Amino acid sequence: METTYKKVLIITDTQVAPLYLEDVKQAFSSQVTVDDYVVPAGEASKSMEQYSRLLDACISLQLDRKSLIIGLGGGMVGDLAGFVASTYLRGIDFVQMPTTILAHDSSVGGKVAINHPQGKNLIGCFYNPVYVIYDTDTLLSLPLSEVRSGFGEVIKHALLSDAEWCDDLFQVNVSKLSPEQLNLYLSKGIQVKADIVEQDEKENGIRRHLNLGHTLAHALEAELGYGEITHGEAVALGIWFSLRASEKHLGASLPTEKYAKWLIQNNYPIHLIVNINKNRIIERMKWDKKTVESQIHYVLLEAIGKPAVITIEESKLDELLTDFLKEVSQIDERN
Ligand SMILES: O=C(O)C(=O)C[C@@H](O)[C@H](O)[C@H](O)COP(=O)(O)O
Repeated sequence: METTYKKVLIITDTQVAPLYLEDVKQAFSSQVTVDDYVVPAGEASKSMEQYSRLLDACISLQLDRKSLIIGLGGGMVGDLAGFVASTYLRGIDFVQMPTTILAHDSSVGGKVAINHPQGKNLIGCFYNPVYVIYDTDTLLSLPLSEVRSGFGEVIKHALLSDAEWCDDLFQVNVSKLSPEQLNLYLSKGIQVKADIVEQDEKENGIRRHLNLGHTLAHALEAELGYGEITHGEAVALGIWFSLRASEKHLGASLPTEKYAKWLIQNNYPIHLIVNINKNRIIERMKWDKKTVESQIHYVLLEAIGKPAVITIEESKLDELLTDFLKEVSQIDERN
């Protein structure tokens, strides 16, 4: 990379650092001072404490407005590093180097954030990286839970756009993906996301569709404890609920049974939601960023490729969630 940056801080995590940190450092000429900061892997690092330590590091390294921050890793690292870059000195340049499937989603569109115990991504902003460097060879080193996680967002992009693609994805065994298949799905997903973000960068309208499955997912992540379920696995479960809710609330005709079968065949952790406290989940859902004047706005599907943001009364949500959790626990018992 040709650059005028004199100082670079690479932010990465304990899982990614042993694999790729040295390679990235070696890519810079000796004219550039390159430092690194390694945070513990896992969503729990997207915290106020870690953010504050990173700002201390920026200050002690005397990064200035001509310095660069690189986020090397998955969605957690990208969100955290991006949020540091967006606020330090009111914003310095930032490059994302994603190493996960999930990051095909999180590195597009400029959302950066940290979590609050009350809810996911509650402290954040829109801040675009100057580059995204996505080397898909890094995906070959992913553990299966991360592949499942990334696929939660791939399926979301398919449901938002294309019934044929959904049918194709429902045949996929995530443990046996070829690099060609993966590259194809990622470029399709990036295209869906980029098309939406280009029309509505600041999420005043159709960008809210990209939150399909996320209202429940974010509540689950906060309720179970950040890192106890991967983001994309939570999204995959959240999508299941959105499909059922779309059928019951909108009368939509959707491939919910096929989807649920696919989740089970691919070992998505449905057991994690069997004994979840429904009332606390609903309380957490109210902290969703789509909530306006205490009204929960939910992304549902009228059909595949036809999302809509619908206001759902709390009593209705309670009913839908009760039925859904009953269905999940019956399926979990049978498996
Ligand atoms: O980019 C968006 O917009 C999305 O909603 C994509 C989500 O997949 C992504 O996880 C996003 O970070 C969640 O956004 P949030 O605003 O609900 O925190």
